[in-house]
Amino acid sequence: MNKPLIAITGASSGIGAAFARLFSQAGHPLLLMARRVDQLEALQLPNALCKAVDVTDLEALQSAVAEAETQYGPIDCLINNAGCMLLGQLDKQDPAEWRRMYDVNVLGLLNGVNAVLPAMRERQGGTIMNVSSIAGRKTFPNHAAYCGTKFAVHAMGENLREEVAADSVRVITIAPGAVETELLSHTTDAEIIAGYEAWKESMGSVLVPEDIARAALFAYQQPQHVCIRELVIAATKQEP
Ligand SMILES: NC(=O)C1=CN([C@@H]2O[C@H](COP(=O)(O)OP(=O)(O)OC[C@H]3O[C@@H](n4cnc5c(N)ncnc54)[C@H](OP(=O)(O)O)[C@@H]3O)[C@@H](O)[C@H]2O)C=CC1
Ligand SMILES: O=CCS(=O)(=O)O
Repeated sequence: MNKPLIAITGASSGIGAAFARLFSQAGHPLLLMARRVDQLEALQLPNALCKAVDVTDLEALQSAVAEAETQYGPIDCLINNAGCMLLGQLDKQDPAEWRRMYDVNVLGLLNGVNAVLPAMRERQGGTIMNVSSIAGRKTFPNHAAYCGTKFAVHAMGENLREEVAADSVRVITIAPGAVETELLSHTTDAEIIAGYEAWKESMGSVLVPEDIARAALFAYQQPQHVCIRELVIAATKQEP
């Protein structure tokens, strides 16, 4: 096997599962992580180590990375994709929902960086792709807490990119618009879900996970001296 190892968090559904399928088709061994390990295994991808990892648990992440690297060699690319979206109005929403989003979308992503970055700097190469959102560049109704997490992903990624550029480590931010996945099902407010569904229907159709995976593979496959810093990808009919 001569293609390097790719690690993906949140690979059990949606965009993460599409990353797993496409990078596998491109011949890479994979470290697939999520809490629902049965769904990782159900992808039935070759040369894929499937580990039950909650990204808020740094030790679990580090241990999965160590096991995968023993089996397949150094991780060349980590895709920090795990995330959740609990839309709500700040005066009504249960604060536990904000905490969960910040724990997973912000601290979980930092845990991923911590688990792979020292070795990438040592090796003078590697790629970290952080999945943010178009909600990390602009605001949307009922998105205040979620937007906060995704603006943080943009800010942390750009700051990190500057810090590790001299070590030839690429940091890429991927910012999708609406994509058809399980993401909306995390939201608990039925009225907000209905409004979001109506917005998607008004566009005819939104993106599918494979649209994001193709763009990510394109960015990864550039030569190491080329860093596509940010990709913002939305349905042509998405106005905001
Ligand atoms: N769909 C969309 O419209 C957009 C999505 N995004 C972003 O894309 C990313 C993927 O979301 P998407 O595919 O849409 O949604 P899904 O709900 O389909 O996927 C979310 C993934 O994150 C994983 N996950 C959630 N919490 C944790 C955790 N604590 N530890 C480990 N894994 C976790 C889930 O796995 P499990 O439950 O098995 O742990 C699942 O694999 C997210 O960061 C999201 O914010 C950005 C813009 C648009
Ligand atoms: O990240 C989610 C997509 S949207 O709600 O910001 O369009």
